[in-house]
Amino acid sequence: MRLSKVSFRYRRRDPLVIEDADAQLAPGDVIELIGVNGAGKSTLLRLLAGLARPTTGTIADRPPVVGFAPDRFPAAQPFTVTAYLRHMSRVRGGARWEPWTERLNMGHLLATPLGDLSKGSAHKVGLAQALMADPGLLILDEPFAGLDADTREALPAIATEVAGRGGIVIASDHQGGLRGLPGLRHWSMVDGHLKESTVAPSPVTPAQATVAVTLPAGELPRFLARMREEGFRAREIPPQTDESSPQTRETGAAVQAARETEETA
Ligand SMILES: Nc1ncnc2c1ncn2[C@@H]1O[C@H](COP(=O)(O)OP(=O)(O)OP(=O)(O)O)[C@@H](O)[C@H]1O
Repeated sequence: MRLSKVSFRYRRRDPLVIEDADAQLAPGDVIELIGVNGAGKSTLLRLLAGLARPTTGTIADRPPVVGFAPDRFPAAQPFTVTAYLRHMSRVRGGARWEPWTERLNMGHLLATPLGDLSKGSAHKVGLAQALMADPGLLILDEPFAGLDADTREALPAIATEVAGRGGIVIASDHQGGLRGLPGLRHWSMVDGHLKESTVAPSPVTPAQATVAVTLPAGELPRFLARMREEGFRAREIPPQTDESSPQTRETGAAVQAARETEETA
């Protein structure tokens, strides 16, 4: 697959989001794409997937089967997970989705309406639909964001398998989740320009923020579980000893509003 002088703007007279991108992708490549927020990573991935057309330039020899897992899975659809995956399977000529729901630990989610899924769970549905048809080009937009630890650990192996049977895998990933894969290619978007480096650049660490949430103590386990499932670092703050403080009757929880990478508090 080849990108030749690909440029893209969303609207006439808008500035170019991507400018003169040139690249070659070969069967078996696994590529990580990094860049600061707004650098154009998602836009480039959508162009690679064929979901948007270059304003100028060309993309040639795209593999016929493309699997695309967007960063925000469109969950506002009136289906359960099973109904949605069955539908996608029919669209994809009867592709088998069951092995993927098993591998991605989704058994408990199958009867859940898409709209009721947490972000991390919705993300898994996006991954399952992208993987089910054995894509020759697998595109993952921030695949590690919000995923539970088991699935995060499974993803590099899945990428290796897709590449091992001749597929191309490209993932935008500021967490360095694919680091360690032999032969990993490193792309970065910088000011609209696509660059490739032979050594791994430092992962982009987003600014961190910490918030305190006060809630009835009985709801704490569910709240913490949900926050962790979504990939945030969350922990209980012991109640203050000051008798007059409302926190003596309720429980404070701190949520670090940054996706966790390796630790679960
Ligand atoms: N649908 C759209 N219409 C107009 N401008 C858009 C649209 N989508 C993205 N942009 C703009 O294009 C630029 C690149 O956005 P893009 O989402 O590709 O960046 P990104 O690197 O994926 O960012 P992030 O890491 O925050 O997801 C940004 O300035 C963004 O505001």
